[in-house]
Amino acid sequence: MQEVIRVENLTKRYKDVIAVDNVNFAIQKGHCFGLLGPNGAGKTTTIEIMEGIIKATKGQVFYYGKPIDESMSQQIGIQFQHTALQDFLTVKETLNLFTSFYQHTVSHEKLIELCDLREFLNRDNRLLSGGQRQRLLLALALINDPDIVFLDEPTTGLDPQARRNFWQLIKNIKAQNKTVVLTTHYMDEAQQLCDDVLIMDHGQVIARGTPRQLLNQHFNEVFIYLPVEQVPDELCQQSNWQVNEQQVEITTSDVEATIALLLAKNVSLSGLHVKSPNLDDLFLKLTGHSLRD
Ligand SMILES: Nc1ncnc2c1ncn2[C@@H]1O[C@H](COP(=O)(O)OP(=O)(O)OP(=O)(O)O)[C@@H](O)[C@H]1O
Repeated sequence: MQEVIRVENLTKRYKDVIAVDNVNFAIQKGHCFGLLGPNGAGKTTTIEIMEGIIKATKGQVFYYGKPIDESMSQQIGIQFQHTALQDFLTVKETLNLFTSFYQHTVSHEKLIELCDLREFLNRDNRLLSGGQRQRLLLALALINDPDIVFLDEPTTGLDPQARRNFWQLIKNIKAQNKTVVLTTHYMDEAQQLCDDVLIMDHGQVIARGTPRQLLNQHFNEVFIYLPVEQVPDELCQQSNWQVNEQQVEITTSDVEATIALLLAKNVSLSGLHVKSPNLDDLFLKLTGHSLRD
């Protein structure tokens, strides 16, 4: 597998804040690479250094083995924030405008198809819904046919249906053998899309691997949930039983033994459900606080 990007000893310091603290990783061609972490973890700073937008205090980024330089801007795709969209221009006119910025571009027809823009091509940018705007911004990031696309929190603020639609677009882009670098604080998004993830907190890498590897490495338990009113207090005293709002959460590596205990104590199993740990649970385990704190 070919390495597209290598980040070595990356550090970014702002006066009294170390936004990125000696971070190292590599990204393989065709992968969706997820930079995950809570607000202020250092994701945007890392991605902006990789895009060549800001300079590192220390360390280097290599693109196909060479240190990044200005020529890279013609070869990569960056999904900008919606403030990059000009008022009073239609979607079609916006595509024309951005096409003029690059030497090599893909056909609009292909972009319209890939990003599903046809139904609002003649609409003013100001009238687009959140999901439509993100689709247009994605098309603009692909206009120069980049082989690596950077998406910084692309689905923040979208409703669940628009998020899912956007995920499908990212899968379509990956199917074209493009590499996607994605920052997100939605762990379900990372689990759906990413081949490889790097979890950051306070500027440092706290975990790195495929979502499956990370979960296998850190958990051999599942969670069992039961409505709290069904469970006698004496059972809730055990260390791996926790009362959260209306539910009792039992962390166990032996589902059968736990169910047998519940049945032996005549606890009703109605409403019981079992959940495997996800990346949110991993983050909580690694840092002691949840992602949305
Ligand atoms: N220009 C700047 N000047 C000073 N401090 C900054 C600057 N940019 C970022 N920081 C600080 O660096 C740290 C990392 O910020 P960064 O935006 O990279 O985090 P993030 O993980 O992308 O967070 P979010 O999800 O909120 O965008 C934060 O403490 C932030 O306040």
